This record gives sequence, C-alpha cells and structure tokens, in this order.
Amino acid sequence: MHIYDTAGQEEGEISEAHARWGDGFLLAFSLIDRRSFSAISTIHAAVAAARHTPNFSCVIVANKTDLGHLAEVSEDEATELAGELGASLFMTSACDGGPSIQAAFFELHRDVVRRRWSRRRRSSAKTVIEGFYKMFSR
Ligand SMILES: Nc1nc2c(ncn2[C@@H]2O[C@H](COP(=O)(O)OP(=O)(O)OP(=O)(O)O)[C@@H](O)[C@H]2O)c(=O)[nH]1
Repeated sequence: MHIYDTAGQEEGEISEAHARWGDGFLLAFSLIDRRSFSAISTIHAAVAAARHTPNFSCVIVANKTDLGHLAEVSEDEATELAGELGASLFMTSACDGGPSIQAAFFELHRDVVRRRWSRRRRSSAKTVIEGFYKMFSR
C-alpha cells in the first residue's frame, strides 16, 4: 500500500494527477480549525471532478477530539458532512495511541478492496454474457 500525504498544500488544493492516482481518500480535518473542515467539501469536489464521479472510496477523519474545549466544529456537523459525501466518519485523536486512526485506514482499505472485487465481478459477468451471446448468435 502506498500512502501519499498532501502535506503542506494549500487547503482545498489537490492535483488532478493525485486525485486520479489514489484508490482511496482519507480526508482529514482538525476539529479546532473550521477552515480545515470547510476544505473537505472542496477537496471532495476536486477529486470527484478529476475522477468524473462522486462515487469513490473515501473516509472522513475529524481529528483532535482531545481538544474539545477548543472545538470549532461539532460532531453533528461532521456527521452531517460525512452523510452528504456518502463517507464513513472517524472521530480521532493522534494523542490516544491511534486506534481510531487505525480504524479509519482499515475501513478505507476494506472499501477499496470491496469496490475492486465488485468491479471484477461485474466485468467477468459481462464477459460470460458476451460469450453466451456470441455462441447463440452464430
Ligand atoms: N492535541 C492534538 N494535537 C495534534 C493532533 N494531531 C496532530 N496534532 C498536532 O497538530 C500539529 C499539526 O500536525 P501535522 O501532522 O503537521 O498536521 P498536517 O495537517 O499534516 O499539517 P501539514 O503538514 O501542514 O499538512 C502538530 O503540532 C501535531 O502534533 C491531535 O489529535 N491532538
């Protein structure tokens, strides 16, 4: 597995090449930074535009749950956004030893694999149907 971190890029900025290259997207924001929350929709839209579909493997990570007293974004808002984007939401903190972050990566990987198998099944079913069609149309 290759993980590409878009570290240091302007919020909301993602290159088209990266958007096409990825099989799955873990979109993370900080619960204590509303701007990072707003950037999630922008990034999701940019990936959807580059891939010509809003239907791609994606999980939303709401990080810094340990800093609740500084929160600028509520869990309800995060849940609503994840629902709108059709993605699972993970409330995480890098300070808790990382089980919630691990769970986000596992879920993303599971979804990537599930989609890959479902594409393969569709394509082999299509091949069988085309085979039958050729046999009986001779
Ligand atoms: N309290 C707390 N601090 C965190 C948490 N996650 C990251 N940090 C801190 O937040 C700061 C920024 O973390 P980074 O991992 O550099 O964030 P980033 O989004 O990758 O930043 P860029 O490299 O600019 O894209 C660092 O000081 C981290 O230690 C968290 O869950 N809780």
